[in-house]
Amino acid sequence: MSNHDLTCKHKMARQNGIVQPLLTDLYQITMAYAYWKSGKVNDVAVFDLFFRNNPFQGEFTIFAGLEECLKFLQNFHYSDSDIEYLMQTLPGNIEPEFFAYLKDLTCKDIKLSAIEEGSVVFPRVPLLRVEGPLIIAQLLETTLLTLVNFASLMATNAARYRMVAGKNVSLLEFGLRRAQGPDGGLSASKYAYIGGFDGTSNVLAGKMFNIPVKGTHAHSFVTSFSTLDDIHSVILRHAETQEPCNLLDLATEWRNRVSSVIDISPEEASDGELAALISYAIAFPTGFLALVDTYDVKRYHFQGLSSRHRQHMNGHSGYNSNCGSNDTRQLKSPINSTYGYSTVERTLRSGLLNFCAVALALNDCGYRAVGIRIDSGDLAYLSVLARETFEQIAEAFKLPWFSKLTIVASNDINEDTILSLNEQGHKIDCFGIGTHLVTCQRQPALGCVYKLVEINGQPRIKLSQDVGKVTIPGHKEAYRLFGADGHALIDLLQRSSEPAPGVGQKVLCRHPFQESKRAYVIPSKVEHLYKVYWKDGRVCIQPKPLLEVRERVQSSLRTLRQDIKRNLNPTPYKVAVSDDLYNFIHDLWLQNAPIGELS
Ligand SMILES: Nc1ncnc2c1ncn2[C@@H]1O[C@H](COP(=O)(O)OP(=O)(O)OP(=O)(O)O)[C@@H](O)[C@H]1O
Ligand SMILES: O=P(O)(O)OC[C@H]1O[C@H](OP(=O)(O)OP(=O)(O)O)[C@H](O)[C@@H]1O
Ligand SMILES: O=C(O)c1cccnc1
Ligand SMILES: [Mg+2]
Repeated sequence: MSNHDLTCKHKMARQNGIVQPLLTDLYQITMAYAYWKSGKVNDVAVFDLFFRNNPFQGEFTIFAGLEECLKFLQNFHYSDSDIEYLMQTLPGNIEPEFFAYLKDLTCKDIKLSAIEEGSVVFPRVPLLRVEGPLIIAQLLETTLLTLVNFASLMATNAARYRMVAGKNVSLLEFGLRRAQGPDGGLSASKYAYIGGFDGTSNVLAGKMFNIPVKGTHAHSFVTSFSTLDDIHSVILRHAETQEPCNLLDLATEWRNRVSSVIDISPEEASDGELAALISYAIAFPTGFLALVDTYDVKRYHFQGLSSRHRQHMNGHSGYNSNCGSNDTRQLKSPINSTYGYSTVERTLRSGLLNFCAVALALNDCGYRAVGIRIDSGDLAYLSVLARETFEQIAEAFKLPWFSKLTIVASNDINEDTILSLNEQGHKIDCFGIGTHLVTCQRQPALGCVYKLVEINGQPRIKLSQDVGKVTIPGHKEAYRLFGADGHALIDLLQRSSEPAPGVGQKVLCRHPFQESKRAYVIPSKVEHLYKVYWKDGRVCIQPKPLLEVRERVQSSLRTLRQDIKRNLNPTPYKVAVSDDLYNFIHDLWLQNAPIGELS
């Protein structure tokens, strides 16, 4: 095998085993038989795959899933057991020759044109154009839709999180446990990465798609330790000298020293937590990132105070209130109730005290700790508190790097939470995001459809009471026209027989259904959106590695004006048809709409 083959093989790496021809709706196969019975074996069709509305109340979508579509076409083949199953399942009158026909089917006569994966795309502009034998193109419908719909929705969701988080914050996908089953979880990890996440906690996704795998540890790890006696071994060898260091002794000594700096007594900090953090640090001296919010009021000192804790939080830190946690006056003098510090703060201070003690002990052994994760409470306020603590220690012990320790935040985070945290001011370096991201809780489906637009050279239009659902007929091309400032201005659909629009040439762009909406555009750049990815039974353009698709998402988003991308009331991007296509649609529409009779 040549190097080239090896590279291609690598790029078209494994596909989830459940993606196969029977991963479809029954009606595709029953239609295939009815087409076959009615002599349509040699009919040639064109289908468009497109969506009608952008998700998440936004005005853009990211196209993803193309690589998986290509793998599907490449592997399309009914196995013996598939045929056997269909013989048992379909009605008994199906002619055996149909099964023989199915058995030999491949996608060698299919041509697939597509927009580049990772591009920003818009309603009505087909993402895929599938041409070839009607029966085969029909059999591909459901699987192509399931491969594109969730992929594009997820990539869009992730890209939106990246936009609100900004480029200087890390984003980790933590969603597998909350995802829509194993396949939903796996796809979510892949497309969250494409959309701009930096890594995933999903190990299989890491292995299959070469995505960086990252993570911290869970509360169970901390709660599995009760006392200092639970530490199995206290010895860590110094990173350089290899001298044995007693991490427990060092951490205990540091805990006393740190406690005077951050004004919390070692007695208030949990020994079980210290034991857990020491044990974790010994296991991962170069990757010590610790969860610091385990011993909360409910499990530790102050049984039953959680509603009060919430009141304290609301009172001084700002979620559910307008009082942002960047109000340093309040941060420096936290609530002084009968209990002293607010309970959440006390929680964090126990964890922080223990974390700092272990981090400083590690430093004595030649290692630098990585940071902390906060998974409850007011994330803005607590991150500021943690950063202040790190800065105090950095100064007290002359360790400047300590002020730069990483602060990871998790706990039911969504786009709005990040926007709100930004407004309040926070010191979070990394968000770990699960549920809202991977389930696309804000909008769980994109609604891509697959419509027949031409059969044997004849255009097809599907009419609907709802104008927005009328399909744009015929074999078409799509162009993106750029304005003088370099931004994308409009997407233009034309009949394939028309000449492509030219740079510097005036083009009439029309709304597909509203006659009065039209504009002239003189593009400074024209991008033909379709390339042929599959033809003659082979992949014509190798899909790019995930990292490049991920970069493509960002570069494609940069071509959009800011007002189209903004979160609140974004401006719609325009999608138009040429004058020729406009007339073609409307002539066909009239031909297909019978004239009624009034009586
Ligand atoms: N500063 C903040 N601004 C806006 N939202 C926040 C802020 N801090 C945290 N949140 C969000 O508020 C919600 C708090 O969740 P919840 O009410 O379950 O609190 P919790 O701290 O997890 O409590 P518990 O530990 O009792 O489960 C989460 O969705 C979290 O992302
Ligand atoms: O909140 P999400 O956005 O869905 O992110 C994933 C959540 O999964 C973990 O919680 P879980 O309670 O399952 O385990 P833990 O003990 O590690 O917190 C993690 O701590 C996050 O809170
Ligand atoms: O590594 C983590 O911190 C993690 C992983 C999955 C879910 N929640 C957290
Ligand atoms: Mg959690």
